[in-house]
Amino acid sequence: MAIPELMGSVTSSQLWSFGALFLVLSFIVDFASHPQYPRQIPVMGKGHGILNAFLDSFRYVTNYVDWIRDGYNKFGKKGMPFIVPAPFSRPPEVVMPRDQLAWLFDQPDNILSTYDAHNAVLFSEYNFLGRRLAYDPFPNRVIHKHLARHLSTVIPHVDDEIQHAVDTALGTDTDNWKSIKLWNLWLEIVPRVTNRLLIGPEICRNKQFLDGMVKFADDIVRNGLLLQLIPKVLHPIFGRLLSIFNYLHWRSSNTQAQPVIQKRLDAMLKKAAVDEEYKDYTPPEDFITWLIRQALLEQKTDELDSTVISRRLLPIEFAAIHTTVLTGQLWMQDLLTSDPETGILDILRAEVIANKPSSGPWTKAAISNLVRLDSSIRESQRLSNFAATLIERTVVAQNGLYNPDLGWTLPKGSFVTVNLEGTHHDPDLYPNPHSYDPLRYSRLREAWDAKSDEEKKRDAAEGTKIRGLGMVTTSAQHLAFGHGRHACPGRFFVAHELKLIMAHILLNYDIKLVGKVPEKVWIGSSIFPHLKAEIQVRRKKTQA
Ligand code: HEM
Repeated sequence: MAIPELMGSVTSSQLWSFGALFLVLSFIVDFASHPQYPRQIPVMGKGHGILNAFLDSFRYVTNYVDWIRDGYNKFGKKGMPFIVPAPFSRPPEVVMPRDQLAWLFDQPDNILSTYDAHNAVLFSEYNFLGRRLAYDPFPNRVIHKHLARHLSTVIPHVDDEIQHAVDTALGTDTDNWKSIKLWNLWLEIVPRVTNRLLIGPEICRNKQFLDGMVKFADDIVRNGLLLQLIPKVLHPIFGRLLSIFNYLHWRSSNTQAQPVIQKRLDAMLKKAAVDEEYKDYTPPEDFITWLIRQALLEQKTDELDSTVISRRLLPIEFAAIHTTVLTGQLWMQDLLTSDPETGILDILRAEVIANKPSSGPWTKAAISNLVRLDSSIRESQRLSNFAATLIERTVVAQNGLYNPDLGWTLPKGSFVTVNLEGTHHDPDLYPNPHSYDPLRYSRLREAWDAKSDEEKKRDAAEGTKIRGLGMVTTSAQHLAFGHGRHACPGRFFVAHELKLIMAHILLNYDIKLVGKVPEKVWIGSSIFPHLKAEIQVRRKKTQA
């Protein structure tokens, strides 16, 4: 029978039935391909079995954070891991207890892989436009190697960008209050400032470039949500279809970025080839330069291509933009909903005034004195975490991963994560864990600083603990930037960026919240940002 005739003989109800059968079979294949976890690890949700896993894969969207909280109290606090269900196309995750984190973060990448886990949860093969670049973590390595080292050089430029970005977003009207949604405010500032670090001043204010990059980051979030609900066998079709948007957004940005990247690449290659004309050329310190420098150093000739460089921006834009926007928004919300009696904004403003350089831009040293501002961010990251678990690892060792303390082996393909939500709100670790205490850490730091040298010498162990209370210090109790050797390498930049943004706002604007901040809404493991929370600002007639 010819195909048109064959199609004509199939009724629509038969088509629906085939479709449904295909879906069910695909889900069964997914379930069968998941690693089998040791039976003694308790499971949250409805429990073991394919039907329960199927139901829980839908409940994941609304119940994940409750499973994480309950599991922490029932098992995590007693030193036991537990399993949280995942959408059907992904294996469930094993949530490790705090006293196993040192063991966890000690595992080498060829046994417990960070990159493979990130690639799986981010569907990198589709979202980052092809397997080859997505599966080589070169840009992460470049950020690890170069960012912290060049911060002092970068900060004055970042400060310049922040002043411009904040003034553009908030305006200069000293008579009238301006209303602005908090989300929009941070989304106007952060991509610009981030791209001053990544690609420099020629392009970081270019609207088409920025729009493309922000939309690209949005595409990743949306595609991730959809793909994890679709059976794996269909990913090659849906992944490719969905990533058409990613491609278009990257292309739109790339048309703007190409001339800048090409010019930088040509100049750096000529300098490397000892071209007389370029002997005095010094490239600006930004991510594009670091990519080229590192590629030259490692003789990675395939990385010395302007299109490849432009694509290398993508994972870093994704890692940097929404994380910082969410952190900034939640921090500002926490500050503005604090009891006005505490006078927290005045306290922070006074600290900024006391430490602002009398002339010229902010320096790294001056920013390091803003311990109260630092504490207020760290406390917000503790209380108002935007993810219940933010760290993913997957077992890649053929023979699995043996845990000597607990006596079981996680098979290859297992997913492991840590309990950020439970840890950050544990009353045994943080008194009044559900209240925002912006000076929680700076009180301790300042009390320590006030001690005599003699006292400090006597209590050296306490000193080590206190020094670990700055916002960039990660620990098994504070996981906002992850922990261990894959902890966020961007955090050194973010710490300066957020402080400078707030310093500029506190010095130059009056600011108040409009109405109430809505309750947190969770979708799976992350919050859905409050798009409606609103503030009013008015430029001060003279700087504070
Ligand atoms: C407030 C903002 C940010 C937050 C909360 C944040 C959070 C995190 C976390 C939790 C991880 C570890 C994930 C894991 O272990 O599975 C991570 C990794 C990473 N972050 Fe950030 N991040 C932020 C901003 C940035 C920025 C601005 C950059 C770059 C300029 C950046 C670049 C990276 C990179 C490259 C990695 C991967 C590191 C590796 O795998 O070795 N992040 N981030």
